[in-house]
Amino acid sequence: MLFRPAKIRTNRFINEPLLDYAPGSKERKELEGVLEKYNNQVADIPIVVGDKEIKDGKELFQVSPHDHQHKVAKYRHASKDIIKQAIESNLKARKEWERTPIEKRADIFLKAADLMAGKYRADLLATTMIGQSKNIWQAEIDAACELIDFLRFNITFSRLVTEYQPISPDKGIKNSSVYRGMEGFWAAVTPFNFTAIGGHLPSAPAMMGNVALWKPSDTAMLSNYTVFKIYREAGLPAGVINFVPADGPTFGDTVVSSPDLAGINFTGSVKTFKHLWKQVANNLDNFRSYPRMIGECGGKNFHFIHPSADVESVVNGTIRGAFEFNGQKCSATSRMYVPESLWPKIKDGLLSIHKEIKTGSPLQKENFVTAVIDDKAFARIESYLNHAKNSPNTTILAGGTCDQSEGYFVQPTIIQTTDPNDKLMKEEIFGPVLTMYIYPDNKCMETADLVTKTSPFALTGSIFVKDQKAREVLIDKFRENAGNFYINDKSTGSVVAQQPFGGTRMSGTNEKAGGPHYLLKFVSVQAVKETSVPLSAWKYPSMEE
Ligand SMILES: NC(=O)c1ccc[n+]([C@@H]2O[C@H](COP(=O)([O-])OP(=O)(O)OC[C@H]3O[C@@H](n4cnc5c(N)ncnc54)[C@H](O)[C@@H]3O)[C@@H](O)[C@H]2O)c1
Ligand SMILES: N[C@@H](CCC=O)C(=O)O
Repeated sequence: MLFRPAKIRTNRFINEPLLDYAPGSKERKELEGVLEKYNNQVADIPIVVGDKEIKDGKELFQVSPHDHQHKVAKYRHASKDIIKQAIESNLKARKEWERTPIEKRADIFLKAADLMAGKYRADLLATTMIGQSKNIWQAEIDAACELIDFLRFNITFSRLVTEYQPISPDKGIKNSSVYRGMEGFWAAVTPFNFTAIGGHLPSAPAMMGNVALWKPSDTAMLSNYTVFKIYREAGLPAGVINFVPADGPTFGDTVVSSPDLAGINFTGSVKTFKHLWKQVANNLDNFRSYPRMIGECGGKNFHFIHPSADVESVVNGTIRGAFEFNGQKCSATSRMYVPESLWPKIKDGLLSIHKEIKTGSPLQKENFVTAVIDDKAFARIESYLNHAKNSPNTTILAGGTCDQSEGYFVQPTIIQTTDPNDKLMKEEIFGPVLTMYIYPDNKCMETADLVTKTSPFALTGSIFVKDQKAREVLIDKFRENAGNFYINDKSTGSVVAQQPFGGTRMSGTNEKAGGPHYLLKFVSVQAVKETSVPLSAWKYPSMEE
């Protein structure tokens, strides 16, 4: 039979509940034991091609961002030759995997999700805490709950996107759609900041019958390898996903020179995505099919405060939005527009919470802000702090210092600018730096217009407003400025299946990860028409005597 509808129940899942990790709780004790294990070892991470574990090449190290003398993991970069072997291995695995019924593929990822929710939850948290410097709560949201949700809800979504069958109004003709994986292989290029995104980018195409090369980020190696091993333990056949740590440009150059590239599933910076897209465009004549490009990139996310806003929501939402995970979220709040009338109260609120925020190791429960990912991120953020210190238009209201003697620590920083077009209001900083512009209340709508034109991004944005008429006007004004738009809530914290995620303009191709439409990108539909009555005439009725 050409088409057999998938027998997957929809709506059977709920979002994975967060555990509390209260001191003395069962999960806290287990996590502490696992943290100790990883703190006392340097994991040795291989390149995995099919069933082969490869440890060739120069040894490189992932370090703890909050303690950069602490080596967390040893790994090597795959050479061009090994990347080519990985592509061959993908292509060898493809035929059988693509023809495996979708329920069977789904069962493997469901098992992986269950292993993540139970047996390996503490491992996922510990490797994300030590390797990427997330505190317990942030690691629980990312490495456990979000990844588990991606895997489980993609099962539901795979059913939704493959259930349409065409109509067959003519007797003797059966029309059907066959939902195929794509020819060739996908390259999944993943960022450091979410373990969940690392695990999602290769698994989503695989769920839909594709094969993928997973190039993890050097600074998320340990957590990402932990995820990969869980996929294999759950029954993912060798070669369906190959784990290929590599130098970015070497990886990019090698995959785009293969005629079998089916697509690139990328999350990371605009610069890298544009580079990859240009490389694909330059190689168009060499590909068997047109590679599909998915890019989820950066943002310059705003909080726009209307004079009718609830000040407490603004203050709490902004602290969370700007400083959770040190502003290293694509959705982090990094520019804010406040009316003069509310500024004294909002300023007091922000500055008094700022005094309470502690910065330090993610392993100590009191620390809300931890270390930024590496020396390059530290230098980039420091250069923005220096700009704020030296510019006549800006005043640092809180924070503004940084120190990399032990770990890459940047104090959460609040800046006020009198120039709404200052680079602090335009460029992605990807650190704990929030800049605000105070506007006269009678220039509210003009200021909103300015927000829409200030930056090339359109990822997330929030309005805080109680006045209903103003609410409608602002919703309309910001229609094109945020792929994820919030009303009276912070600009971060999207949840799988609740707020499918992605931005437009330079923020990305907006495929909406965590929603059903995302999976369509990995499907190549074959339309089949089968006729069961003999074809008895060639003339049109109009030609008959
Ligand atoms: N929109 C979203 O959903 C989303 C989510 C998370 C992060 N981000 C964005 O990601 C960025 C931070 O992540 P990052 O610092 O890891 O980004 P990055 O662009 O530096 O790296 C992303 C990945 O690309 C690889 N890479 C670098 N050069 C390459 C090349 N020439 N060819 C192939 N691969 C190459 C890196 O090794 C890494 O694995 C921020 O801009 C952030 O906003 C976006
Ligand atoms: N899902 C995340 C964004 C991921 C980007 O880094 C959020 O909405 O906070």
